Amino acid sequence: MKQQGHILIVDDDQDILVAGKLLLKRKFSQVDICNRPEQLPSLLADNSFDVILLDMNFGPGESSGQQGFHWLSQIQQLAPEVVVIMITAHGGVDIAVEAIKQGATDFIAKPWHNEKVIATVTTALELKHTRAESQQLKVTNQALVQATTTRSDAIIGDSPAMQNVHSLVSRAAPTDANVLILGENGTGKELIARDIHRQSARAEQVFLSVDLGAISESLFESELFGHKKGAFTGAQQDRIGKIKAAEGGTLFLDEIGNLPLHLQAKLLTVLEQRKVTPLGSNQEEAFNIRIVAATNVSKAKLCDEQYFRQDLLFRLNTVEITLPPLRERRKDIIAIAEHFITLYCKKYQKAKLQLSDEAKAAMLDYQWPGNIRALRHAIERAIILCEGDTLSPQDFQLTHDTPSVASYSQADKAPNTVSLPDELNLDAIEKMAIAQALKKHVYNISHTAKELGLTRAALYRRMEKHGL
Ligand SMILES: Nc1ncnc2c1ncn2[C@@H]1O[C@H](COP(=O)(O)OP(=O)(O)OP(=O)(O)O)[C@@H](O)[C@H]1O
Repeated sequence: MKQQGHILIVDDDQDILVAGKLLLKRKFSQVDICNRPEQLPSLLADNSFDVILLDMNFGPGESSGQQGFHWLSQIQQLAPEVVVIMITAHGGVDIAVEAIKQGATDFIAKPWHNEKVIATVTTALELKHTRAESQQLKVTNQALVQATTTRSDAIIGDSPAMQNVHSLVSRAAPTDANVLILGENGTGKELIARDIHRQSARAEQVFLSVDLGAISESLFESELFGHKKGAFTGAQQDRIGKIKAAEGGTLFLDEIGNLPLHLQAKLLTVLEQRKVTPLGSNQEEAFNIRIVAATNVSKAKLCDEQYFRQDLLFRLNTVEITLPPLRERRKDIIAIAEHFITLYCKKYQKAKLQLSDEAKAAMLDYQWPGNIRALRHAIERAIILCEGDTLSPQDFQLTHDTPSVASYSQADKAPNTVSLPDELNLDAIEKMAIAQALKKHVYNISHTAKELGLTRAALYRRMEKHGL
C-alpha cells in the first residue's frame, strides 16, 4: 500500500524529473514535478506539499548552489512546515552540508540509488508528520492555557477587607512566592488564586487546579506525580501528573487542609526537592511551578501539628491571604448581588431586575453561611423564578434558621434526619437532603459531600441542579 504523502520534485533536468516521479509514485500517494523553480510560489500557494526534493543548481554550468539556497529560503518563508531534501551534483557535499545548516533536512547525491531515495523521502515524511503533530499539540496547548487563564471572573467588592486582600495579591503575585489562601467555603479563594496567577510572570502559562478534597488517597500519587504504564492494575498508559502538567505555570492545591498526614509528607518531599518521580518509574523529573494553596480549615487547626505538618505549612504559606466571610464585609453584599443580577438577567434573557429596598435589607441582615457562592445561587434562582420587574425578599427564601455566627461550631450537632416532603418525589427528596446536609455542615462542601457519599464535584453539580 502506498504511503500517504504529497511530494514535489524541482529540477531542471527532465530525465531526473521523470525517473524520480516513476520511482516515488510506486511508494507515495501523490508525486508532482516542476522544472522551473520560479513556479514554486504559486505551487506552494495552491498545494500543501509534505516533502520537496529541490535541486541545488538550475541552468547549464551552474554549480555554486546559490539558486538552491535562494529557493530553499523561499520555501521556508512561504511554507515553513514543508520538509526539504536537496538534490546535489556528485561531489557537492560541502554545498549540501551548508544547505542542511540553512534548514534542509537531508540531501540526495546524483546519480542516486533508488533505495536511498525511497529511504530518505520516507524519513522526511515521518518528520513532516511529527512536525505537524507537534504544531497541532502546540495549538491545542495554547488553547488550553488560554481557557484556563482567561476565565477572568470579576472580583467585586471594595470593602476595606477586600482592599486589603487586593493589596496583598498585587504585592505577592509578581514575586513567585508560594501563597496560602484561607477562608470559609465560597469566599472566593479560587478566584483570588486565579488573580494571583494572572498578575504573575507566569500569566501566559497554564493555571491548573487540583481539588485535594476530591482525590481519593489511593489516587493522590498518580494524580499529582503521574504514573507509568503498568505501574498498577488499570494503568494502561503513561499519564502525566498535575505537577508536571502545570510546568512553567501555577498549580492551585485546593482543600489542602483535607490532606491526610501521610500524604502531606509525600507532598512536602516533592515540593522540597522540586523533583517528582511518577509511579512505576525510577527517574526523577525536575519541575518549575508556583504553588498557590487554599483551605477552609481554620488557622488554629492548621497550626495543630497533630493535624497538619508544620514544615509543609511553612513551605506553603510564604504569603498568607485570609478572605473574610461575606458577613464580615456587608458593604460588598449589594454590589456583588447587583453584579450577579446583571449576569443572570443576561443569561436568562430577562430585562434588568431591580432589588427592592426590603430585599436589600434582608440580604444585609442575612448571615450568608455559604458566602458568595450561596449569594450567587440565591440570585440565579430568584432571577429564574421572579415574574415581576422587582426582586423582593420572598424571591430569595433567606430563612434565618441557619446557625448564627456564634453557633457555627455547634453545626455538627444539627439533627441528622431529613423530614420527607408530602409528595414523595425523588428529586424533591434529594434537594431536601442536600439542603439539610449543607446547613448541618455550615456550607462546608467537603464535609457535606462526605456525609452524602458524593465527590465535591458531584455535590456542586447537584447544588447547581437544585439551585442551592
Ligand atoms: N468577590 C467576588 N466577586 C464576584 N464573584 C465572586 C467573588 N468571590 C467569589 N465569587 C464567586 O463565588 C463563587 C465561589 O468562589 P470560589 O470557588 O472562588 O470560592 P472558594 O472559596 O474557592 O470555594 P470552596 O472553598 O467551596 O472551593 C464563584 O462562582 C466565584 O466566581
